[in-house]
Amino acid sequence: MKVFKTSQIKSIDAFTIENEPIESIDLMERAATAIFNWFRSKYHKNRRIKIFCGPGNNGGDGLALARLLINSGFNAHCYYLKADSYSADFLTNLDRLKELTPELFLVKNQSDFPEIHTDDLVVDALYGSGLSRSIEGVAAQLIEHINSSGAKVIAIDIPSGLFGEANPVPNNNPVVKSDYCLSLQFPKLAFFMPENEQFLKRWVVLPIGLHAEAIENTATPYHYTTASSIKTDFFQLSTFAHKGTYGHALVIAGSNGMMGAACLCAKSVVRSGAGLVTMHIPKVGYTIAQVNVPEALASIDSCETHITQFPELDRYQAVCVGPGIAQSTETEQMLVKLIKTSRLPLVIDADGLNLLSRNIEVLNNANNVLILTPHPGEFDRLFGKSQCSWERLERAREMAQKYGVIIVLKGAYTRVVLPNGNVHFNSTGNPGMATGGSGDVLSGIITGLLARGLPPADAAITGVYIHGLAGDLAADEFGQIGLCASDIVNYICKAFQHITNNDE
Ligand SMILES: NC(=O)C1=CN([C@@H]2O[C@H](COP(=O)(O)OP(=O)(O)OC[C@H]3O[C@@H](n4cnc5c(N)ncnc54)[C@H](OP(=O)(O)O)[C@@H]3O)[C@@H](O)[C@H]2O)[C@H](O)CC1
Ligand SMILES: [K+]
Repeated sequence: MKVFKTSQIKSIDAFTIENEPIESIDLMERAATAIFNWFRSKYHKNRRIKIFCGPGNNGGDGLALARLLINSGFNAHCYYLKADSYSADFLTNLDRLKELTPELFLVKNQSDFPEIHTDDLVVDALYGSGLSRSIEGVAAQLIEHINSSGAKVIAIDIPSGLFGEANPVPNNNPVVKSDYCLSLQFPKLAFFMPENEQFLKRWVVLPIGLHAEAIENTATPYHYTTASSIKTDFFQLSTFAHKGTYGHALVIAGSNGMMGAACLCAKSVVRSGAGLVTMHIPKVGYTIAQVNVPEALASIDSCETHITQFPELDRYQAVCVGPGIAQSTETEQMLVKLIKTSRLPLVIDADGLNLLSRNIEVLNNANNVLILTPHPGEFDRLFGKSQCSWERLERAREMAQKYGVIIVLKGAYTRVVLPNGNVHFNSTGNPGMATGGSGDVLSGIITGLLARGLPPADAAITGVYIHGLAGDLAADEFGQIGLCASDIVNYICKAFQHITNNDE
């Protein structure tokens, strides 16, 4: 799914009105109906609902919703801000609502604020994508009143006060803290930034039928990976497959005391359907690897405790380097040589990234697409400190283009940033996956997909999706608290089954 800036959504909106064609007031009615249907499916009619409307079309959505709710017997009351001017569709909906109910309140100052009970439902329709500056005055006081009420808050389109893209960090502006945000047609980029979690606990996208041609023709670097984005044809297995059909991956991983990372990574390669996997490990890891990953072949380094060399690369289709390799100088030299020599797709993770940060310019000597899988701390070590996640994302886009690499920036909504500057936010995964070893599993999955022959960009996007889905399926079984990396490994197969079954 494409994700647009709010200015682009406005243009898509205008194109829809002109070319569907549909009157703008009818498009608003469509949005309000989608919101109403969501309410109807979730809440009982007895629930007291207080709807707060601003002067623009976001407020217009709120007025139209109030009419639909009241018409269906819901206990809804509407409050609207005094303003110098109102949008045309706001005024039309104000008239329509006035015909239905006298219970419509103008809010001029604080004394007009209604009491909000903790069991009320509050609808925030103050400001939407037309927010042009920080909110002040009575509207700011109203936001404070809503936020301190303890009631459940449902924001229409975007929590009022939050900008669609970049926001100040820390954000000391008045912003509604919502429990749900009902986002029209597309998520907003701000939803993917961890700093904004306090303003929207959950969000859902409600389609409102904006014009497909406008969506298709409006360029954006931002995308959201959902089940329908995953290309599943690739995963149909051949009846005549043998272990050579689905590639051979090399995992260069482990050191004294960190063989677990190597094993989790190699196991995940196996679980991702690669035909063969070889683990290149220091001598100390030989028995550990053979016992824990019996499916893997072993290539033993001449060094007892850490990795100093890598084997001939001719037999492999993909390489992963980094999990548990520690940070000795010899390992660093091995990594630099590997990047300069290898013509294979190469995944670099964990300590591999820390070693790379001391040799960043070697990226200019790479012969094939590299996939780097940093968490924000590793990313900052590689490419410099960012003040906030929006800045970090834009820097990742810049660096991916500069060095021609794929950057998998890990966290909630893991971002896969491609060498052309495109970003794919991931939709799967849960906080239970923030646990040691989870990253080793991810690098293993991506490596497995590369070995099977998936092109690097698809391997990164699909690998991140599968990793999150395996974590979600594991959490369905065990819960999120205490989830461990091995649980994720054990659900990789199920995750593949899930995406391929969806296609039938
Ligand atoms: N395409 C869609 O998805 C649809 C969206 N709809 C809804 O429309 C809003 C966007 O409506 P818009 O009228 O453009 O914008 P707002 O409702 O957010 O508000 C604009 C008015 O508010 C004033 N404003 C802006 N910021 C502030 C502020 N900080 N303090 C006070 N006033 C402010 C602004 O005044 P300006 O001086 O900036 O011009 C406007 O008067 C979208 O979010 C959806 O909810 C449609 O209903 C359906 C299609
Ligand atoms: K809003």
